[in-house]
Amino acid sequence: MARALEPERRLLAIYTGGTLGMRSEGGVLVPGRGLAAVLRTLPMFHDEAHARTLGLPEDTLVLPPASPDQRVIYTVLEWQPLFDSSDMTITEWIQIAQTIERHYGQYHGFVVVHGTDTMAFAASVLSFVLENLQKTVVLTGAQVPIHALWNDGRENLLGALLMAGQYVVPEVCLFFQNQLFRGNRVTKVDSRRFAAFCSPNLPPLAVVGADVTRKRAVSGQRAGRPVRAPAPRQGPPRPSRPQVRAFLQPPLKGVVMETFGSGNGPTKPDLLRELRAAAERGLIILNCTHCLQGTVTSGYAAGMAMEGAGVVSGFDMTSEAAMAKLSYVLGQPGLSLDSRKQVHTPRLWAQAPWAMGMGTPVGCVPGEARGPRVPLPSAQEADAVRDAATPGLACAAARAGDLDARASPQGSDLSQENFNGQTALHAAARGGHPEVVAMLLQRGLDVSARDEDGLSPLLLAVKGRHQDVIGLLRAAGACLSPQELEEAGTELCRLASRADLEGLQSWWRAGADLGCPGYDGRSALLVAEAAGHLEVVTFLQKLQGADPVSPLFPA
Ligand SMILES: NC(=O)C[C@H](N)C(=O)O
Repeated sequence: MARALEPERRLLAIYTGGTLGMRSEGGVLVPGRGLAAVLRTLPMFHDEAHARTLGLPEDTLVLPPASPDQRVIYTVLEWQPLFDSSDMTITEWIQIAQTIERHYGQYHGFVVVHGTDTMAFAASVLSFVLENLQKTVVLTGAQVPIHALWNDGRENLLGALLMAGQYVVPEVCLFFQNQLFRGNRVTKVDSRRFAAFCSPNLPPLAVVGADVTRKRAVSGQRAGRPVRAPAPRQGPPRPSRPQVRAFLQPPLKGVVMETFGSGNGPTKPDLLRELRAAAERGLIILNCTHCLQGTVTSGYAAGMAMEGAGVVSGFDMTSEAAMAKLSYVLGQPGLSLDSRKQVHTPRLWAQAPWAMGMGTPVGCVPGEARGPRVPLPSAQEADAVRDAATPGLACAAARAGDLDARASPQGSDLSQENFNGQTALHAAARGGHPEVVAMLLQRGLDVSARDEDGLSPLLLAVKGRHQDVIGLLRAAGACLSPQELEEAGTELCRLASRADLEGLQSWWRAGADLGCPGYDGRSALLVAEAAGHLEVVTFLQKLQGADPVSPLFPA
């Protein structure tokens, strides 16, 4: 891995989709167009004055100088259509390779913006099909869209551009959370945390801190030959509709399906039709993430498609536990199909602690009408199971608004954290359930607790625009941190430019200073005036004179 010496380095950034550029539509994330236009507005990604002196075209941006003697200029090539990567197959990955082959002579290096769900597959495929590669190819993406206030997209993309721009690493790499990995050694291990990737059997090639620490020498392939991206000899490896249909036939009664990231899968209508038909026939299909950590959620359109096809969420169960639980449930005589499906949902956690996998007695044969009798756990075992399962389940129930004082007796410790460091209060705040939030505050849960990503219940309520919850948390003493207050300016400006009154009111109610400037020094009021949003100007002026603690302020 050597330092690149050219004073001007040209990169091609191929934007294929993924969370980095996604936007929320109807409450779920879908790929968003216009990445170059977004980057153009962020000074860390574009030096407008220098671009003007160079006369760069619309799709080409230039980074501010990272070192006095070198500039990185990059052209954004946006795919049509853009993908949630759980919908990508080897066909699309070969197309990326062919794009690199086509433009190989014009650029010093390549950055591929890709969804994280299948990025490890993409990086592996590219590393094998791109023969004679002598230039740097870096894949990157994000767990949270670049448009969000608190996101990993900006850091990951900037890091990938700097890696490909400043270094010659003649292989396919993946850059995530300040680490440059060899592409065919990584796997996605977490569906939520920013540190989503791990390279279990090979240390990173480089680690970025104040300095770039190069950990490994990279030899590259044989020089002197033109790069090649051969066309695939075989079709996509995804199962075809007849294969899926044949697999889902009786006597099969239950299936544990491992999906990508937070429970996402391909949205091909014919595949979803087969899943729905099987679910309607009575087959229980349980959705578990293939990641080591994280849960199945309905945050993405690709995940909602699974849910719509009748696939039951396995939430945070391991595939092993899901297998065992499914076997156990299918072996119980006299349970209706609905009850069998329901024991997989967090709602029944208080009544049926055995139902959540951990400690589940196994020994039943899937599909048996009458399974062997299994001894029920002793009171001590049941307590141990309940204690182990409580944090995850309480969070799931609180998020769904299903946690009430009756279902969570005084003995159960609701302040325990789940795998991500969140308490039930985080979950209820995120889900926007004031009655659950009030109950948890009464039970003494810490209003200022931060999860592993540094998020507080208040910030989650602000993101979800849950005005009542924000009011309750503020009344209980919750505050935005000094850093959140400082960074709120940029978010307020973004909301003002979109005339998003609800979003502005959420930040104001949480204690943000509406006059706080954004990254370019302008306040939300100036942005609203410049955009001609008169209703926003009036709204902001009205808010500035009002008391955020008053619950009566009209929306
Ligand atoms: N974080 C992400 O990018 C996940 C998204 N579902 C994707 O892979 O496209």
